[in-house]
Amino acid sequence: MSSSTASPLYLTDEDVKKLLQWDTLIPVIERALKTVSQTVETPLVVQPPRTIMPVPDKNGVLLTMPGFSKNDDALACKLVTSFPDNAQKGMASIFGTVLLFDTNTGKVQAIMEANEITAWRTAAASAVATKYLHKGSDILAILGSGVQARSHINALTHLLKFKEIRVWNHNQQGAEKLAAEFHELGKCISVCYSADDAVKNADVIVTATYASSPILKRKWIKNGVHINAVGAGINHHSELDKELYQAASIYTDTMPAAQIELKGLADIEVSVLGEIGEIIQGTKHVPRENITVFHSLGMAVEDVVTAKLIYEQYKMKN
Ligand SMILES: NC(=O)C1=CN([C@@H]2O[C@H](COP(=O)(O)OP(=O)(O)OC[C@H]3O[C@@H](n4cnc5c(N)ncnc54)[C@H](O)[C@@H]3O)[C@@H](O)[C@H]2O)C=CC1
Ligand SMILES: O=C(O)C1=NCCCC1
Repeated sequence: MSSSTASPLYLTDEDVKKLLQWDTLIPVIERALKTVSQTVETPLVVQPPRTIMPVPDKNGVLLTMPGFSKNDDALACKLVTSFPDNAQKGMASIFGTVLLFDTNTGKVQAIMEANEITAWRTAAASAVATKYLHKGSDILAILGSGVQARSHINALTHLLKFKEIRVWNHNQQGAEKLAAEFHELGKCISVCYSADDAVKNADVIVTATYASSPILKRKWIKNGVHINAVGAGINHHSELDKELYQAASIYTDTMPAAQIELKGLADIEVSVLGEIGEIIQGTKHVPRENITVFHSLGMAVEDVVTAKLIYEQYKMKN
């Protein structure tokens, strides 16, 4: 069959999982984060603001995330839904699909389930931010026990050798289940019965929940801690308290999106200082004693470069 009539490749989450590895993904995500922040005449990354469409009466949203990366010669679009009430049905809350296009013809090359892609690329971005912003690596605290909590433990422990890993979840069973899962893999994770206990003296904290009011407070944490704030409850800034926001140096993945999705921070007189790509480039620096927050919103280009990597890996192996 000629390539103009060939059907697109279809990869399930299981297929995707077999093709992803932290060693290859993290550098690809690091380059994407850095490139987003480069100011050059011809943009190396194109990613218009994503649409976030609330689904009437359903407590769910549908996001459309198109993007292009020149360095990777990759064009893709992710469609992703977030339905937090799925937890009550025993289902995942995020479902995504990525379409990867041929950059010369616009033809769809591959359709990929994107639940694993979303889990891995988000955690890889936090791992990169942590690499640049963490000061210690004795204690990792995870707030939340869902898909992102799991992938963040995997990515962060791939990067750093923590002495202690703690998990807290608003529903204790979730935390116990996650800890048991890692226990089976030979990784020791302690379950904490309060968020306060989980984050005491922690060096790196991840918040990955649907909390609509703060689950992490300034008064519980030490100076110099690095936080990856991943969750999007009622908005993207509902997990941390006002005092923490006001004390921290906050960086995000992409400023144009932050101006929209984090605009509520202006109400508490908090500004996002810049993009993690600027820290990677070395054009911005943070004093060591500062509390740092990587405010992860999630960017199309992360999906684009991950899908391209998966496609290349698939072609190499088949
Ligand atoms: N920044 C990014 O790029 C991405 C962010 N997300 C966000 O990360 C968060 C976690 O996503 P997943 O792990 O895929 O979801 P999940 O459904 O697998 O896990 C959600 C977690 O939040 C907890 N939770 C639910 N309601 C809560 C509440 N009211 N208070 C405190 N905890 C609550 C659940 O018990 C569970 O531990 C979500 O807010 C999601 O929108 C997801 C994907 C990408
Ligand atoms: O970037 C993503 O993908 C998502 N971000 C916010 C929540 C839904 C998925």
